[in-house]
Amino acid sequence: MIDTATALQLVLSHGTSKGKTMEVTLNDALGFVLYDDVISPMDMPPFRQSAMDGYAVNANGADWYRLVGEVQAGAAHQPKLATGEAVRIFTGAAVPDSATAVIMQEKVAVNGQQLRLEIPWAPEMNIRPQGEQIKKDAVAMSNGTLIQGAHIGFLAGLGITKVKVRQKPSIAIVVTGNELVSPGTPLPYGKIYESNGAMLQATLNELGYKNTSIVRIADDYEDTKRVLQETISTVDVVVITGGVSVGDYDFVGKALLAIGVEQIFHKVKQKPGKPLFFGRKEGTSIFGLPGNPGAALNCFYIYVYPLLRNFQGAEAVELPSVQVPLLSDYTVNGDRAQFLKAKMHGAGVEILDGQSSAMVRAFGYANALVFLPEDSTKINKGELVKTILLPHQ
Ligand SMILES: Nc1nc2c(c(=O)[nH]1)N[C@H]1C(S)=C(S)[C@@H](COP(=O)(O)OP(=O)(O)OC[C@H]3O[C@@H](n4cnc5c(N)ncnc54)[C@H](O)[C@@H]3O)O[C@H]1N2
Ligand code: MOO
Repeated sequence: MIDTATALQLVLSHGTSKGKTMEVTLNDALGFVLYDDVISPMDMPPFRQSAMDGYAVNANGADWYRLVGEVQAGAAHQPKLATGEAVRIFTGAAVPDSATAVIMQEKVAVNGQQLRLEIPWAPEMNIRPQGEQIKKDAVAMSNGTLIQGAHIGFLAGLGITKVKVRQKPSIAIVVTGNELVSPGTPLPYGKIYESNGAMLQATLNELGYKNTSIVRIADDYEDTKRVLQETISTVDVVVITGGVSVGDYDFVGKALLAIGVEQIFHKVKQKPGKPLFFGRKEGTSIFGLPGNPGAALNCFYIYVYPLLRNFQGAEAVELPSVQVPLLSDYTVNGDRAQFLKAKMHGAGVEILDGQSSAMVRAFGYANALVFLPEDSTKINKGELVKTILLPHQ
């Protein structure tokens, strides 16, 4: 059985397919990854800009100034200030070239056209230099950036309306098992409601992957082969849940091999998610996640998520992790590496109750996964543990 690091490295080294490049409008760019560096078409700010509501002065070291006009935000005029003159100015307005400082209005006394500074002035005080944030022709945002709201705001501020990105993957979620019944219908004895499909589709949606479908297969070998073959030929990534273990009706692994999927690995020394399968066929990546919902979601975050980001050409593909002190002692059960649903608080990280791979409830309270390497035994309160940050915080 391979270890978790090897499994992830194999996923990334074999799952090298990348989305085609395309152009999207900035308004539609959320969740895409930049294909090219974006070069700034302008200085930002585009002109010397007032950072305060107050008075722009051409200072001469005196305490008194003569008020000669006003510059509103958005105004284009450039009053010429002689030494000892001042104009009323507002936050965001262009500072006249002849002004040497802006004094905030709380720090002056105004009497008719006379202005008295109540603080000493300093050159360029309260003036944002032209190009302070970014200069024209500099790289505004680099290739591989996952575009979020802040990026859209920054690029819109540079007047950019379109960006080059890579396509996102199309993804089929395949759920297997004769025991599955759709929520909303009565539940016969021995059956369970199908929940992995909805869970994975919602999680993908949350991460910006909208091009998804859910396919259902019964525990029938011929049917499993036929549906998997058809599905694999139509999407970039197939995420199967269930049927990957050793039971007599666990047909997924066998069916995948029979239809020509190259098995990269099957089984990882980890809990949850031991029976994880990963394979490739004609550019499509195929995951067989365990049917147990907690194990399926865990494997999704640790292995499927990095492959999806890699497909998009993202610079950072794994979920970020930090070293955090454990809030109470934890005794490890078994010798597999563990991913434990956890909650980070200010002072450290707490491992939650309900870690069984069949259970998904704790994921609803978790904002992190604590990773304990294989052969860990007891971890003491206060010890630093690798804590993987889930996207929802
Ligand atoms: N003899 C052994 N048995 C098992 C082993 C083993 O090594 N030897 N491994 C266990 C581990 S660990 C796991 S994890 C599971 C994985 O089994 P499968 O991936 O084959 O999944 P299923 O048996 O089909 O289902 C497991 C569990 O999950 C429920 N399930 C399945 N699909 C859904 C769905 N779409 N929505 C909700 N719940 C679902 C299913 O009813 C089962 O309860 O194997 C162990 N067995
Ligand atoms: O690997 Mo299974 O998910 O431990 O129960």
